Amino acid sequence: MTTMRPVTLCFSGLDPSGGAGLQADIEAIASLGGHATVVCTALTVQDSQQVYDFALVDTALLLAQAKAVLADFQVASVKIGMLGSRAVVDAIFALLAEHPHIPVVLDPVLSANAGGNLAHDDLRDALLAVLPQTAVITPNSLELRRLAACDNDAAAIAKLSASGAQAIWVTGGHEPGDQIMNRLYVHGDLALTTQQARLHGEFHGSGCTLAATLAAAMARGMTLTDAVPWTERYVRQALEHADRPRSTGQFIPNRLAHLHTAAACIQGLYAITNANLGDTLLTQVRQALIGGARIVQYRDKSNDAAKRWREASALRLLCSEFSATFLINDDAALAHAVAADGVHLGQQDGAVAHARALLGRHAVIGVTCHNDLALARSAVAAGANYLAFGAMFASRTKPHASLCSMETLQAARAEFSLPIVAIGGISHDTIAPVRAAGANAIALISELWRGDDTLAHAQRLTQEIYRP
Ligand SMILES: Cc1ncc(COP(=O)(O)OP(=O)(O)O)c(N)n1
Ligand SMILES: Cc1ncsc1CCOP(=O)(O)O
Ligand SMILES: [Mg+2]
Repeated sequence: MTTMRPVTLCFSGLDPSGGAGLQADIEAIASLGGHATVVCTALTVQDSQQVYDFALVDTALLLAQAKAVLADFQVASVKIGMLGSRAVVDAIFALLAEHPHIPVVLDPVLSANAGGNLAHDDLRDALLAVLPQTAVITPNSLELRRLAACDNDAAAIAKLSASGAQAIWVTGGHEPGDQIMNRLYVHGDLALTTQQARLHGEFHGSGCTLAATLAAAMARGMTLTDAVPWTERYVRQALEHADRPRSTGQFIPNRLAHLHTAAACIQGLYAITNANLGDTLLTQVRQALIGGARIVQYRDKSNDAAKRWREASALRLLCSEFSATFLINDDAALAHAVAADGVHLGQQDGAVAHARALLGRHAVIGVTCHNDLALARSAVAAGANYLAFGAMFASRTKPHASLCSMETLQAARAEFSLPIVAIGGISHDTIAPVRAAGANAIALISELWRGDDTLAHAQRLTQEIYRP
């Protein structure tokens, strides 16, 4: 029996900027739980601004690559991006004709978004000839009209459908207006229309990301009408988190952004700093991170604003080094000032809405719910990203904290889909019951920092948290 993830075979060019092409395919497919096998069709010279040049890979060589993969893997879908010339199209589609059961997603790459040609003149006709072998093509509206050599969309859809295209998903990002309309046509008929607000900016590799994601969906056996909204949600998130290397030029999609949502990142060992760490704060937190901590909360009750800013800024950088989530206790303004990932708010620490307005919609906001499901309901309604319950046991750090029962934790698990953090008096030996009651993350202070070897201790605690 094979345990292989769903495999997609990608034919795309290599983009050294990492925004488009093979890198887009690999990041999208892998981060969605698939496996990308990749055949490089061209080496391109481009950056986030434009395409300067390209050289096609020898056709015999790329065919040999594709044959090797097809012979060794159970390829469940094919994604085709930049092909560049008729010779490459003919060779690849002759090979794919030997595998007619594999659905092919064709992104008809003719030129780059930012300008710059990515194909020889003979490509358009060659693509028209292979449309019957595709399951779906994903042109943007400009590519649609160019591919069909028509100046209106309806005529273009009719022409490509008559040429054998079974499904055409036309994206509308190049059309004017605040709203972007995407349309799926099946056998020439409109099957689905979606609409979304336009994001500011130009994106490098959005079309590649979309086609690769659709291919990943098809590799899982999704129908087109299920796969299209699934793909749109993923691409939207990648574009919302896109960044760019300079103030002009295109944004590079962040195709791993969905792995860093609150739901995904609030799990495992949650380290909360202790003022007693003094000058060892950074070295100890580094050790906790190497030992497996995935979340760090800066908790400092002093009024020394300069020290708080200095320490929080240094911790911000340290957590980025480990891709760990960095939160500030109590103080949304400090979280904003040091660009923390979010804030933890107690019942006396200000409203979630206020923190959200300051920190933005991607910030992680956690709320203390003590032993009270009603507080948790209010936190959910206010837009919190995780719920913290405790103290689970008598706490050395906060001896007067009221206790939370295991029953409350279990009831919270049953009622809420948000991640749950357990805190208060938890030790190595009580991690298991707290996890079993439903906590996603275990927040520790005294237990984490008590020894003289934080790294080894954090490793033991992490192991216990993930023990099956
Ligand atoms: C993860 C986590 N859970 C609960 C708390 C407690 O917050 P709060 O009730 O505001 O108490 P202080 O920590 O501010 O004393 C927390 N900090 N982190
Ligand atoms: C901040 C807080 N809130 C409830 S208990 C607690 C302290 C947790 O620290 P420790 O892990 O040392 O009990
Ligand atoms: Mg607080």
